[in-house]
Amino acid sequence: MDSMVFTSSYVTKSCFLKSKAKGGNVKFYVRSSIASAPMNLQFSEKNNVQKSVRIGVLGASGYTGSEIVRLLANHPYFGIALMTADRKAGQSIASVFPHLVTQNLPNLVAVNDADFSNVDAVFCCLPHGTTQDIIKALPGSLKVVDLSADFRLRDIAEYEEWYGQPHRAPELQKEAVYGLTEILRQEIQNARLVANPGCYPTTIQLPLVPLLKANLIEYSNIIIDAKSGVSGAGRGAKESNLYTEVAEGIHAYGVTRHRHVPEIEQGLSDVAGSKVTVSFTPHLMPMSRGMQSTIYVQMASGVTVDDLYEQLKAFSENEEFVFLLEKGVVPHTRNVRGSNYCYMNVFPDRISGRAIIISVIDNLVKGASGQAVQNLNLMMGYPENTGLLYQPLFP
Ligand SMILES: NC(=O)C1=CN([C@@H]2O[C@H](COP(=O)(O)OP(=O)(O)OC[C@H]3O[C@@H](n4cnc5c(N)ncnc54)[C@H](OP(=O)(O)O)[C@@H]3O)[C@@H](O)[C@H]2O)C=CC1
Ligand SMILES: CC(=O)N[C@@H](CCC(=O)OP(=O)(O)O)C(=O)O
Repeated sequence: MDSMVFTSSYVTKSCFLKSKAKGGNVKFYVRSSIASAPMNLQFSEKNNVQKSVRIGVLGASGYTGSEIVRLLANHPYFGIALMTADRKAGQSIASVFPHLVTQNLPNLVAVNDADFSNVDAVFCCLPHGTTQDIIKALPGSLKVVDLSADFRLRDIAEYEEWYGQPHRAPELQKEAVYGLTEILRQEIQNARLVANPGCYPTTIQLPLVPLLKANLIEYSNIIIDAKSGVSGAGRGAKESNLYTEVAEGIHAYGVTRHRHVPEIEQGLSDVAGSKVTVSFTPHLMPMSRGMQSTIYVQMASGVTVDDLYEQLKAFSENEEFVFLLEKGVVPHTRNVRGSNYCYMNVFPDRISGRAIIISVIDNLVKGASGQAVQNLNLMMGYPENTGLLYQPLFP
């Protein structure tokens, strides 16, 4: 096979563990078609970087789009060839986001004026609803990671009920693969269209799926108290996101009717083998980034908190981006800020038979753009951690 060997900089947590288990060295290979893709797409005069996969970022003037741009600055293969905006079309990205001035990037264009002939893959960072029509009109040869909720729910009627609008691309929905990387890795590798998960569903499914799979917790008694930074609501101006509405206080929203409920229940039901119904209440916190889910579960008969801990340990040891903290250590959102990591832990509840799980991510990275890059890495045949080994920013 015409292949490429990745050297020590890619040998990190999971491959180190796998290598140790096998007692051997680790080599990663990429598909020859990718290794020989056209070069010279994003070219920086300052650091002389040339990249081989041509990326379009649709919605680059928003929070998740600009986060993709930030992350790709250190990606060795994904170079940005196209960036779109709506109100900000025609502007330079550095005028919209001065923190991105360091990169040599094309100007923002309207989607309708975009030329996709020089693009291999797109990240679609657009509002729900808008996305369906735009993805439908893209050339079928493009790989797509969609960060919106438009293709996450398999049941179209459920989408229409929770999102309050007709689905205009049900045929594409059938093709879409749900992009919770750690759980659906094989399917994602072979996908053309990936529906990146919502941020709350990511924090919730990462600990619960391995526990439900192992029948360690009851599927009928799950209570989730979740908290998000304000960037989760996007950059668009809304009265409810004004400083005066979010500073110096917290509040719940979407009580009993948040649109992530069906997404969470779909993922958990798939592994539980029965219809899971959850109590889920999100809260808005006076912080820009970060997300925490505190999850109360009933353990199966005879199961202890140590059993849950061991199961999560086994799961996380094989995962690059999931860490179970030492027993008793409480995960904080500020521990994962700016990184693609999910940190979690499990604690005994004072009520016998119950346990409390705490899971944290950066909503813009593992909850959105980082997970999207992780998925496209797999779809393009690269190691899943490529360009994503940013360490958390603390304090
Ligand atoms: N923020 C988060 O933490 C997460 C968000 N998501 C999802 O990702 C998607 C993007 O979110 P986010 O980046 O926060 O949103 P923003 O509101 O910050 O950005 C939206 C982007 O879409 C563009 N846009 C808006 N309307 C249109 C339109 N009609 N046609 C073409 N482009 C349009 C905007 O352009 P302009 O600014 O120029 O008008 C902007 O670039 C959403 O579906 C969101 O739900 C998913 C996970 C987490
Ligand atoms: C704070 C805030 O408003 N958060 C958003 C969730 C953002 C997210 O991850 O989800 P989507 O991709 O489904 O938009 C909300 O509650 O709707």
